[in-house]
Amino acid sequence: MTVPFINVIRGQEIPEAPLNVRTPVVRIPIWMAVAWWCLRGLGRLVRGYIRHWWLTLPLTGLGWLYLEHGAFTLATVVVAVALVATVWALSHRPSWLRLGWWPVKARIRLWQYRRVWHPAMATARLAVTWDTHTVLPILKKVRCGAGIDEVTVRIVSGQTPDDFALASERLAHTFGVRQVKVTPGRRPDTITLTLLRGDPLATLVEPLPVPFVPDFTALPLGRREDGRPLTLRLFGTQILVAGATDAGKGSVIWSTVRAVAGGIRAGLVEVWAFDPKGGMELAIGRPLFARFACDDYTAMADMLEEAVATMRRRTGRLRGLTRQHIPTVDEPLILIIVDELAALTAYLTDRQLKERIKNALGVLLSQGRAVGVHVLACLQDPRKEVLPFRNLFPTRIALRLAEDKEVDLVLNDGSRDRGALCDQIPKSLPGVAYLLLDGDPTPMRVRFSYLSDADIRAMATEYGRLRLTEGSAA
Ligand SMILES: Nc1ncnc2c1ncn2[C@@H]1O[C@H](COP(=O)(O)OP(=O)(O)OP(=O)(O)O)[C@@H](O)[C@H]1O
Repeated sequence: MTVPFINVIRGQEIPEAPLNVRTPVVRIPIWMAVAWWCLRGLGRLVRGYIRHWWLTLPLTGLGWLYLEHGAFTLATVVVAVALVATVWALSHRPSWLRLGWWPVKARIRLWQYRRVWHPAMATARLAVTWDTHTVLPILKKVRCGAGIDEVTVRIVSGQTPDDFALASERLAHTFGVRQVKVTPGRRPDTITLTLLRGDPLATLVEPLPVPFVPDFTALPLGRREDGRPLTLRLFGTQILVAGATDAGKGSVIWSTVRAVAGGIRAGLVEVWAFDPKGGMELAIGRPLFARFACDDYTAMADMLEEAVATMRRRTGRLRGLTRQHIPTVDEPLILIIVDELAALTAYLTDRQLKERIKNALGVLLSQGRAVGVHVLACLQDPRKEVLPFRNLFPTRIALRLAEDKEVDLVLNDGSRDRGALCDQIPKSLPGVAYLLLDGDPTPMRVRFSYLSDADIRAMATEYGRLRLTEGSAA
């Protein structure tokens, strides 16, 4: 049923303007209106001048130079500044970027984002309408880095960082960037939008410098997608690496060995290497390893049980004294590297041997990290039946995977929805992976540094405790 807007009585004429509203008119002289417009315009100019001081002050300086000293002096100063900037950029690029170029770029970007901020927030449905008001999140600050912009935003009351995370794809398209990541800001009412423009992971990551004494809370392993160095904490953790064939599991192993190589030479670190695929991956770095097994599964079970015995001795000694073992030459950190975990826990046909290995691994993974016995295990097939130990690995790294379902099996449940697209990593980017850093639920895309066979040989010669004599370890 339709209800008439007003009660219409047949035959009655409705006046065209039933309510006659008239705005009161106040007459002011024209000079007063012109003065008001001028004052307002001047106020805006001053505000703009102060707000964009980074542009207006240099322009004022240049203008003053031109007026006081003429065009020649102005050109000389401009050329001199350009020359100094070029020399600085060429001689020390990092400081030039940090102190010179990125702050200038951040100013320009802040201005660019401000221009489109209102429509961007409205179309991404991040503008909050309450009563008759519409309130926008406030764009506070922009910081630029290599291929990224970090935008600090004050959110509106009632909004959460998750509201922005849900709109991140819309924001990426709106701002014309590859991806937008959302993290909580320093204050509870702010968030940081990281806008990823280029891809710093598209190029190979060269081997990183070897720390003289490794910092086991931040081992340098590669590069993050925000252009920062990728560092990983080894203390207090066990590491699982999953990746399809040729995904680059080797680069995770060798980056880690390189990061602790200084400790190997000093005797603070012992690497025990297990290469069940016949030594194809790890044998090349043999002098770096205190223990090495590649064919003999009985020897592998013995080695793991020996690690358990060492672990138990340390636990007995350290109980009540400390909660974290500090590596020394007498009691080094033991890093057990397994190139293919499934070969030990799933594919092995000798059931008795398999049980021994599984039991020893279970004990090491659950109790070893506090007493300096750590495991870095690689896996090709992350299906559940192959991976009974997943939850014993606090740090999990997912390289390229064959199927989308495998992502949540390796990382936490829901990781793929939060952006860990491991199944979409192209084959042309080996060594690219996703991992969860420092308890942040948003997966970080990273690339591990790549060591060629020559790099590994050189590292083994320089840092290995076993010296190579005519090709074999002595
Ligand atoms: N971080 C990296 N950067 C660039 N190239 C890499 C990187 N890691 C590996 N590669 C290239 O990819 C190839 C395969 O790498 P790798 O052998 O480490 O893979 P994998 O996952 O161990 O494979 P598999 O499961 O067969 O042992 C290497 O030959 C190397 O050329």
